[in-house]
Amino acid sequence: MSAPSDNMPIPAQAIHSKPLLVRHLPYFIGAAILVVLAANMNFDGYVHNILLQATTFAIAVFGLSVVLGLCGQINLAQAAFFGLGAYAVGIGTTDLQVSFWLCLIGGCVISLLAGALLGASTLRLGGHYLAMVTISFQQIVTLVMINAIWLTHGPDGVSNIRRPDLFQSSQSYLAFCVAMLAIVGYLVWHLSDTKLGRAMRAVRDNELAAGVNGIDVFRTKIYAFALCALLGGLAGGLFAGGFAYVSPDQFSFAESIVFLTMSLLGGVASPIGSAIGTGLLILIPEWLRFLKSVPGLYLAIYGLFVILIIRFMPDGIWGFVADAFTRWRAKIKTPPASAALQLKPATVGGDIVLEVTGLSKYFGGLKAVDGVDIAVKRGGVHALIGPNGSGKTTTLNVLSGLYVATAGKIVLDGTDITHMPPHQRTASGLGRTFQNIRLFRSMTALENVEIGAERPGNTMVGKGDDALTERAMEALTFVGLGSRANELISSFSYGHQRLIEIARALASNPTLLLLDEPAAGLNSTEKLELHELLKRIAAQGLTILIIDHDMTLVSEAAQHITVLNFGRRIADGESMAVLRHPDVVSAYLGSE
Ligand SMILES: Nc1ncnc2c1ncn2[C@@H]1O[C@H](COP(=O)(O)OP(=O)(O)OP(=O)(O)O)[C@@H](O)[C@H]1O
Repeated sequence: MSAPSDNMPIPAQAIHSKPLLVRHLPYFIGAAILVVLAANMNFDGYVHNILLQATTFAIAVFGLSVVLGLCGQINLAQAAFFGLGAYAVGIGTTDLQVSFWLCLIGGCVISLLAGALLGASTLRLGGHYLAMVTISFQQIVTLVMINAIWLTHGPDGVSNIRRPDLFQSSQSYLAFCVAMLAIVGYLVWHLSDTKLGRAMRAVRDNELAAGVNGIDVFRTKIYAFALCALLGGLAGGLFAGGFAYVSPDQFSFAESIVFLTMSLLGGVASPIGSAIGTGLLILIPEWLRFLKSVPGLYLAIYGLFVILIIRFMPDGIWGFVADAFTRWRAKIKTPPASAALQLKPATVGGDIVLEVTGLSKYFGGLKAVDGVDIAVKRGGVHALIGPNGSGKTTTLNVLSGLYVATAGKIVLDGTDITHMPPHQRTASGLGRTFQNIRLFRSMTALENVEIGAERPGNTMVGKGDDALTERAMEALTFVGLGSRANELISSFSYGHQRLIEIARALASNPTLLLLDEPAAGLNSTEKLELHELLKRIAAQGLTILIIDHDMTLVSEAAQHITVLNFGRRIADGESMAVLRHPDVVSAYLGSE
């Protein structure tokens, strides 16, 4: 766990010195060239249709890149949202004679609302329940398309769908769709670097850690779901205008699976991957057309191709490339320099930072925590100890809001946080680490710590991404890992991962830091270094509540100790006196 040597760093302000649009100029130039090509090249009808399909499908797949790639939530109903947008344009421009633009916007709004409502009612479920609900939604939408003949024209579908006057020719309409693809692609690509995008990635990697780092997990999921549905609706509307005909079979469950395969194949975490996957799945059948004379061969080769890619590139084609690029960049890119970390814990309340009274947590008949009182003094290190299973971690989980207290009251710096969800407790000034390290594994060390720095109410961070990066770099340098800021979490040893978790909590400038067994799994040298780190943190006046089994660490670091046994408090007071207390000795050694 020794600190790596710092190589010549560059000032943090230099990293994002150019405005965003200037930095991304090559993208816009490339996109403009594609739009001009689409507008001017004379494709035959067949090629034109393939390009139009790929362009509109890719926008729908970008939606999956947001919900599944960024936020980790499954959506097996993207074809339904695609269909809602398509039918809005179809019915609107034919039966209702409304302008294409209004219909397109209407379709987006309908999809967005449907996505938000579906998300709000189901996203607390997660996992396979969420998958089942989205499948049901998909089936319902398909059934409505087929059976609500008065509205949708049933299985016959809607024909003669109009395009906007501005893009009447198929050439100009394709160019318009390519432009939309470029704009949406840029927004989705850039989303992962925004506050919302970082929150989504954190939720995807570790919901519990996201919550205790100040992220409203449920709301973040709903945003992701609604955004995905919106892009589905937009794509569907463009599709309907392009092909002038829609029918229920174009928006079936099978199409949702095609969208999902496209995103997984190309790499769901990035819109580039989505575009690659969409292009490949539309083009491969065309490339393999010559095999169609041999029955079954075409499908076998097509299936084998998909299986091989998923088997050898589980993160998709672009995921594979991006991972290699991140590792290479971590080697060559010098992390920015940083100032010394300042901790300025809030001092709203009095001498007692954390006041816990009568705290209980029962799991059925098991009283894991039973009427515990704890008073943590400002500016000190307070240890919570006890034999295995005595209720220490459960106490910390109740304090940070991961478990709802059965009874009792928790006051943090004068604020009653007993009934707050985890992210609000974090916003109130609670920071924590976990017994089993909970880092965001797909991110670099710096990105992990930036999430901590982004805590609502963190007065130590200025405005903008540069300020966030600076604060995160300060915290990483404080724990000795500044020079490895750009490396992925998987390249760090267990001990270093613990330090990154501590850095993430410190970057948030908490009022109270909860450390759950920080020495677990560390060797003796690493434990000594951890002890030094705790001293440096405490020296800045940050209050710490620590759980650990290492009595040397506890007795040296903590001034005050509370001891639990079978969920009850058996001793509390000045460290040395508590460790000599006969009840504590017998709890640890067993009575004769
Ligand atoms: N989610 C849960 N559901 C049911 N029982 C639980 C749950 N979490 C903890 N327990 C039980 O509560 C009791 C206290 O567990 P806890 O993990 O808080 O103890 P601990 O003091 O932190 O132990 P250790 O030092 O081994 O980590 C144990 O009997 C444990 O099995």
